[in-house]
Amino acid sequence: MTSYDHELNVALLAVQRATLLTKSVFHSHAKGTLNKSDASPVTIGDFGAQALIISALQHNFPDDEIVAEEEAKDLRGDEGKTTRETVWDLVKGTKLEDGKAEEVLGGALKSDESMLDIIDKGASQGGSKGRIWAIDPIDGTKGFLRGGQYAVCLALMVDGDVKVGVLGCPNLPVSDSEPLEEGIGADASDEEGKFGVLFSAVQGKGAHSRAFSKAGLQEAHSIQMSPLKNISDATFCESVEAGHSSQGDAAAIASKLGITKPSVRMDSQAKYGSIARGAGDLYLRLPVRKDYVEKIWDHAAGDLIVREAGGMVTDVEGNRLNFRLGRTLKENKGVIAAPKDVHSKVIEAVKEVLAGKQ
Ligand SMILES: Nc1ncnc2c1ncn2[C@@H]1O[C@H](COP(=O)(O)OS(=O)(=O)O)[C@@H](OP(=O)(O)O)[C@H]1O
Ligand SMILES: [Mg+2]
Ligand SMILES: [Mg+2]
Ligand SMILES: [Mg+2]
Repeated sequence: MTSYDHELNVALLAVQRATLLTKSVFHSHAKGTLNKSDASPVTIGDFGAQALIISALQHNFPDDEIVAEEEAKDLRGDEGKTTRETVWDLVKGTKLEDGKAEEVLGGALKSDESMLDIIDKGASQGGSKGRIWAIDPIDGTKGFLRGGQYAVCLALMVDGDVKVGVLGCPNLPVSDSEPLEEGIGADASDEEGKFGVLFSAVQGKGAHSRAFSKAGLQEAHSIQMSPLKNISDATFCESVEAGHSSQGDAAAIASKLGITKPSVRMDSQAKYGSIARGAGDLYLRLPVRKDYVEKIWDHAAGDLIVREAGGMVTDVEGNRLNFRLGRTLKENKGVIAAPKDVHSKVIEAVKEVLAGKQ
């Protein structure tokens, strides 16, 4: 049986280095925000983080395929020149303060031209065969721009099954026992040792968290979802953006379950990490538009981390997320994540509320 120790080590270090880049964008640069064709934002931080992660994966696993969110199109040609130069300066200038860790990642990229080609190595169509990495260089880009939560996300799938998942959440508290809160603001995130956490999981080996570091990896702690005696005591989290998840439906579901605590709205896969460590209990993501298909990079790492921490993750029908169908989760609508023993109860409430809307 493959241990995935090397894959996990590379994934953790690659996410840690890319997270460092996003933090420096937050503090010292204009974000260089562009609007993509679907009107969603992308920043120099997204491009830079994607370049650094892919470069580390190619160095270690040259034959693996990569499905990544961003493409270099907008950085090519004369029009993209200024943005390209800024991204290149960032990528060149971001190193972990640990020579051995940098060596594992293969060190610096060669040139700005090669950086563009590296970003575009994330164009795999995905599928059900072989080793495929899924990258979301910044998940919750809107949260990132607001100073709220965001996550750098990386997962390895083998024959369509998620085997390794890593989330870098620079604005979440290090402590697993801290109560669940929304965005904390970028200044607080720099209080040394208090903020910044990496979540990880390997299939069959449990889920872990560790403090983010600018150097090598910190010590890991095992994490579990919190035992929930009464579903009515649950805290649930949902998207900040009302356009990404129906907050009205979530409130109706919560009320059916007797939940009285207000929801915690939090950007990105930080929601998966938070419930996996017991800082919240449920994650409800309820479709707003019939035609939206979820992307695999928005869920692959979080799905494994929650399941390895004792949770169950499905769509609103109660079906497992299917990562085998390409770049999107085209057979799933929405996401419901909950501790294993209460998950079916939550799905019942979800079905009742959604059926009432038809
Ligand atoms: N209409 C719609 N429905 C559902 N999801 C959508 C939709 N539009 C975008 N997205 C994706 O949502 C990702 C952001 O994650 P969250 O929704 O958890 O965060 S947020 O609270 O809404 O910011 C976000 O990921 P990033 O683009 O990486 O930020 C998108 O992939
Ligand atoms: Mg995006
Ligand atoms: Mg995303
Ligand atoms: Mg993204």
